[in-house]
Amino acid sequence: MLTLTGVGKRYPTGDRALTDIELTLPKGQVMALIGPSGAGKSTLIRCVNRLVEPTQGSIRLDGTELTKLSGHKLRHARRSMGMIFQEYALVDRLTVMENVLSGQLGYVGFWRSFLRRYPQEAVVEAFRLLERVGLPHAIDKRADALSGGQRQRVGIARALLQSPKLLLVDEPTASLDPKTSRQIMRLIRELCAERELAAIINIHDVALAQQFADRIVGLRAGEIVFDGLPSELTSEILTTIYGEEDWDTTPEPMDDAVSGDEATNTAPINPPYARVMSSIEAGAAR
Ligand SMILES: Nc1ncnc2c1ncn2[C@@H]1O[C@H](COP(=O)(O)OP(=O)(O)OP(=O)(O)O)[C@@H](O)[C@H]1O
Repeated sequence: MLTLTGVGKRYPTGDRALTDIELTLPKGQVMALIGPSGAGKSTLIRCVNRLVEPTQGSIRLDGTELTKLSGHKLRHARRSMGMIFQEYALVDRLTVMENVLSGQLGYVGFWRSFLRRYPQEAVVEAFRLLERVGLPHAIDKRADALSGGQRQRVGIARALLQSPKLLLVDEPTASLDPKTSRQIMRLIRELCAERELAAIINIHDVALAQQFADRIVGLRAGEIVFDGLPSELTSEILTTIYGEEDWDTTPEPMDDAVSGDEATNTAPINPPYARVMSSIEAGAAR
């Protein structure tokens, strides 16, 4: 469905962000893209929808070479790629429904969307999507009256309104608490299964990636250093991706740790590496 061949990106500053990326993503597959800061995850996602211009290689979506498109054809191709952002990218002063309908911007003309005259079928579909993402009672609320998790649900509904073939998801849970993060990842996964949508999810939380993705790709310094199943992600592979670290260690309580309620409040919560390893050991439970 999506095929990247020899994709490279060098920014005008001289920074080489991607080198010789080879990837094929079949219909319906949820792929998590992990790697340290600066590894090139956002650049890769943005090369696919051409928010960033790749400097080398080919990107084909259902047979269409995306790197060669411009103008109307590029806008048309972008409709088949829904984007979900870390900071939701909603318009605060607009309602939930209006934000979702803005997913139609690539379809309806500028004046029609400016005057907010959306086709009836788009409104009906937006209702249906808001119901599906769990927000049927919030359609008239302003976006700035929503919690982070609710805002992300609106972002997901907006991306789906354009009936994409592919979801490009950039750090969808970065600002969310652990439970809401799981709910959002589960929702994305379910929607991909229901609609046979492929997804590339750029995510820092390895445990979440492991639990909710079909496949994990690890980037390091712009190169793919791991491409496999969540269950294949061992501590050696984590070291290859992120560098040396004792992935099995759970931090000891500090020497001056206090007891009782105070201790509950100050003890380290869910050390990330321990969580990664415990979820690896537990298998990819969904
Ligand atoms: N607009 C830009 N101009 C110049 N260099 C850039 C630009 N955007 C990113 N880079 C560089 O490209 C490399 C990859 O950056 P990118 O943001 O894609 O990494 P990332 O893996 O998404 O990082 P993070 O997890 O911190 O978001 C880095 O070296 C970064 O400094």
